[in-house]
Amino acid sequence: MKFFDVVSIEEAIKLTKDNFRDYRFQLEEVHILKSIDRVVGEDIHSNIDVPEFNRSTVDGYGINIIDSHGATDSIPSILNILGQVKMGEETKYSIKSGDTVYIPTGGMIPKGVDGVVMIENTEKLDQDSLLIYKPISQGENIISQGDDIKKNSLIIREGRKITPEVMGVLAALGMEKVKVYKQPKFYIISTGDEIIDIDEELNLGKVRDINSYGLYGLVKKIGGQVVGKSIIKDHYESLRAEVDKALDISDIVLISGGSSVGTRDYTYKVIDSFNEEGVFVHGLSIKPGKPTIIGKGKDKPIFGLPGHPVSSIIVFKAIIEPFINEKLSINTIKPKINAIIDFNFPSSPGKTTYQMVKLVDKEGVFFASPSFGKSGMISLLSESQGYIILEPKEEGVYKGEEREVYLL
Ligand SMILES: Nc1nc2c(c(=O)[nH]1)N[C@H]1C(S)=C(S)[C@@H](COP(=O)(O)OP(=O)(O)OC[C@H]3O[C@@H](n4cnc5c(N)ncnc54)[C@H](O)[C@@H]3O)O[C@H]1N2
Ligand code: MOO
Repeated sequence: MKFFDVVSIEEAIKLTKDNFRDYRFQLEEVHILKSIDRVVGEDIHSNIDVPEFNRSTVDGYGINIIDSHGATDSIPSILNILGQVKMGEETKYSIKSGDTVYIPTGGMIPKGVDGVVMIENTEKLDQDSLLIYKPISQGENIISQGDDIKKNSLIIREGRKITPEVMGVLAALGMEKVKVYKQPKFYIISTGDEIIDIDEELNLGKVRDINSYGLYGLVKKIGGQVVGKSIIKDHYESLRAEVDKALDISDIVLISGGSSVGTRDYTYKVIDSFNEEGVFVHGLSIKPGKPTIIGKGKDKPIFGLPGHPVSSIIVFKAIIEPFINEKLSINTIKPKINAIIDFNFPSSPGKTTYQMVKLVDKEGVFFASPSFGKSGMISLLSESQGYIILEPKEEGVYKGEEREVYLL
């Protein structure tokens, strides 16, 4: 066993990808009303045109547009009213030059109509005659068949998260159910003799379990589910038995704490006891988060995250989230903004540094100042709005520089 044979984030992501090349999440069908935030599991093509027929976008009169040319308030065009289009019914009208038909908003465009004059630009002279006061152009106030969605077009790609807007598209296509990826099942284990749960008495020396709650939130946020959560003492057999059980009922096991090289740090040994592959990463060149372990047990990923709360959350974002995104074909754009740095601060050369920042909006320009604190302090994250990623070759950030800030 090698201690902290550190690799870069990119290498760790690649090694994880390579070790889980054949690892797949299954698909399931869900009703579209239950699909919000789920991830589409296969490309969706439209089997219809939307709209399926040419429709008016206003309440008005369908005309042959040439009949409106030259029409003004003082010299209106006069047209012969044939009747009106009924909503929800196919129209049988067919007009020729000199004719018009009343069409309500959304009504079907009759044959011969190539524009719709808004009702406010017309006046009925009598039951059968209409005055038009304004010229219109070709296709004005008409949405044509397939303008919204074309039949056979690729309308939603695999990996798209279902938003309310996507739900609307699915409804437009008449899809009651949609194939989505099954939610990745996580099991979260916090380790440490000192760790107690939120409902336990906080005697001196004990530490409340922060990590499994922070990680729980992150799992939910990326679309996963937590199938188990526990606190295990620094005891090899107990931790191994818990990981063994966790691997049977989940897709991914997260262990926080015990990932360093102390005498009571059993995470490495436990992960390495599964499968032939065992541990394939021990140590990341990232700050915070160096003592990270990645391994394989029963063909499933096991991530040993550092015990310090900020480190466990940062490593989740840096390694686990991209792994899930890749497996579910999710192509997300990380929410980020540009901000002016208003304070000089150093990085840790040779490591990718995640620097937490506080943001201030000064008349539409964002300014970022570093949040200082240790990775054991959860408030370092909760009081920051984002973070800057400094590359290993950088020495720091200078006041006045413009940087991308990833939002928390
Ligand atoms: N000799 C070395 N020692 C350490 C190194 C190193 O490179 N060489 N790295 C340090 C770094 S960086 C970190 S981060 C920690 C990570 O160590 P572990 O993963 O073994 O974590 P623990 O020792 O179990 O805990 C560290 C710290 O965090 C608290 N903790 C743990 N779990 C939780 C939890 N679920 N909720 C809240 N707080 C938790 C724990 O009580 C400790 O205070 O190693 C350094 N050491
Ligand atoms: O992962 Mo550690 O938090 O760099 O202190």
